[in-house]
Amino acid sequence: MGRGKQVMEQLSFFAPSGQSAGLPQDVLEYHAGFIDQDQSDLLLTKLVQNTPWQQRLVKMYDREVLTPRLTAWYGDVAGIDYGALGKSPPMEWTTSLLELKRLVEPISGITFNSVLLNYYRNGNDSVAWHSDKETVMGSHPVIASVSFGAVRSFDIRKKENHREKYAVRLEHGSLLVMKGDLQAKWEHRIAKTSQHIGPRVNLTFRRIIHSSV
Ligand SMILES: O=C(O)CCC(=O)C(=O)O
Ligand SMILES: [Fe+2]
Repeated sequence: MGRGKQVMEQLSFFAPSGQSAGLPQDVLEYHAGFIDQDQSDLLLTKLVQNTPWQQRLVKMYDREVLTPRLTAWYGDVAGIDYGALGKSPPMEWTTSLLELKRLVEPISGITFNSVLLNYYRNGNDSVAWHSDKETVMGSHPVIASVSFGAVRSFDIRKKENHREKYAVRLEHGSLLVMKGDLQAKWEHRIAKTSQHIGPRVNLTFRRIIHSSV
């Protein structure tokens, strides 16, 4: 085993290739090759270059730290009181993002009103264990996650038993639908990796629930 591989296995407890056996189908649906290779290559380049990426500050206990990745947020601007949700309004949909939204909606079974973009510049960028906010999306949201670029491991673990864990390798052009109990009962993350990998862009389409404004 090469040294790089050994280090990698210390960072992520899953094998670097292949999906975990017995992945819980009631909370995750994986579709490889959802967007074809040429289109995926094009979208990766376009999204990296044309998105006004930001590195946000988040509160960690009593400190403020920069997120270890870049983000951008797009969505419906009319009809949602973002102030009441404690958020600033998203950017207006672009043509490419609306096209992707139209593709993922039928397979997800719902209409989305926003998308969060994450840009992982290299293996050192990551997102820590979390589940996505229940308050603004309901406790059992459906989230459609499209990935372009470097393959990263999407790890999940049960909140009540961290030893119950699985991983999905999110490939270029893939779609992962998160549903059911995933946000209520599980946490997920993208771990850092010491492998020399290129950039990855991930888009999570969401439906923000809002009371009438
Ligand atoms: O990059 C990913 O695949 C996951 C991103 C994520 O969990 C999030 O934005 O909430
Ligand atoms: Fe998430």
